[in-house]
Amino acid sequence: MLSFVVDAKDKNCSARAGTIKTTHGIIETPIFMPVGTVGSVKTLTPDELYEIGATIILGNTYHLHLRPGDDIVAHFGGLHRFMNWKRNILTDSGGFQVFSLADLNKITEDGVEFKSHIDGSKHFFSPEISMEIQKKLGSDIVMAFDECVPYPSEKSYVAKSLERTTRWAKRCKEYSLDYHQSLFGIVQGGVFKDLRKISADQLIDLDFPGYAIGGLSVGEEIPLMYEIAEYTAQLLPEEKPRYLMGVGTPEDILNGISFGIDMFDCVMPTRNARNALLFTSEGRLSIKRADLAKSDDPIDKNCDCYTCRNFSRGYLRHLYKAGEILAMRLNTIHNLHFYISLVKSARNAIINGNFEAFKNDMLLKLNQGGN
Ligand SMILES: CO[C@@H]1O[C@H](CNc2nc3cc4c(=O)[nH]c(N)nc4cc3[nH]2)[C@H]2OC(C)(C)O[C@@H]12
Ligand SMILES: [Zn+2]
Repeated sequence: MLSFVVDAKDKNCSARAGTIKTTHGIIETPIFMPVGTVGSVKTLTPDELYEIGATIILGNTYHLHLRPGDDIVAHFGGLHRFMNWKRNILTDSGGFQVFSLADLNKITEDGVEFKSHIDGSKHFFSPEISMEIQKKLGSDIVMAFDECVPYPSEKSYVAKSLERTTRWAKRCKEYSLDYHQSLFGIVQGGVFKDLRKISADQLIDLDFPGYAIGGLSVGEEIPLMYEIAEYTAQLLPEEKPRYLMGVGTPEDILNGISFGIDMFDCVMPTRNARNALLFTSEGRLSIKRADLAKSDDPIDKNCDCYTCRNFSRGYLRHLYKAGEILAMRLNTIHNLHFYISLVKSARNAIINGNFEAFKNDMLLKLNQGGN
């Protein structure tokens, strides 16, 4: 079972610092969760993730069900044992992936028929099946099975879909999960504030230990994502964790924290690292730039990650150009360390009462081209 306390609140905005406790340890919020879709945060070992300070990672019901199969993971005693990860795991419910990756057959009240994006085999997910898979995976935080409506969608469809997502959330809650696990409801409602209010109120009535804001970071314009994320976050209980799914850039996360959001996940730091796009305290850096060939500087002189303490930009550029796997590993260590340090610094700023100044200073630095 999960507990959450708010440790400090900012006076000028909704930012707060909190502590989540589960049977796999403490999570200090605001937190960034590295994405480990199929049971691995791409290119890194668990020890490297501990070293950069990761306290919770993401796994995915859809992907692990298709490969290697949740029965195989259960055979090894669950995902923690299977991947030898001793801290927290949050698993997404498969809802989003079925709609974004699989060949969708049909959605009914009972659930969703789909074809695997790997081999075209037919599968069926229902709220109960998603809960059973996440129970077998043994994750600490389980997400309700929902429909993430695409953007843009007709308001009439979004309204009908959120009602079904609430009925699915109720079915998830009625399913008997392992007592180590906690189930989060996922607010839908597209980009319509009145529908977001309906969805949030219905899920609050079902009383979950935490709430996610779904249906965003699906192609909508950033200002619209901010408007809906901020509005929805304020609808959710102050004493429960709030998780904005799939977000985002460092700027998105700083703004999300100011809206009162506690948890974030995004493929960006890991995916960009593999494409030589690095985040630094002086803006973004493409490490493949020719002018870096003889640079003896670290990626970021203000960073104390393993990569920045040991390797030059010139060497990292060479590794990338040579197609060395080490390039992806060292870049990933840096980008994830950057994200995790950013939210840790945000937490400290909230506790010290200077989050607004911290945020504004970081937003300026993140967007300068000084590399
Ligand atoms: C910037 O990264 C791209 O954008 C997607 C992240 N955006 C996102 N929004 C989400 C919404 C939901 C939801 O409503 N419900 C459930 N259960 N899970 C969700 C997961 C989500 N992730 C990444 O997903 C792809 C791979 C399509 O591109 C990435
Ligand atoms: Zn670094």
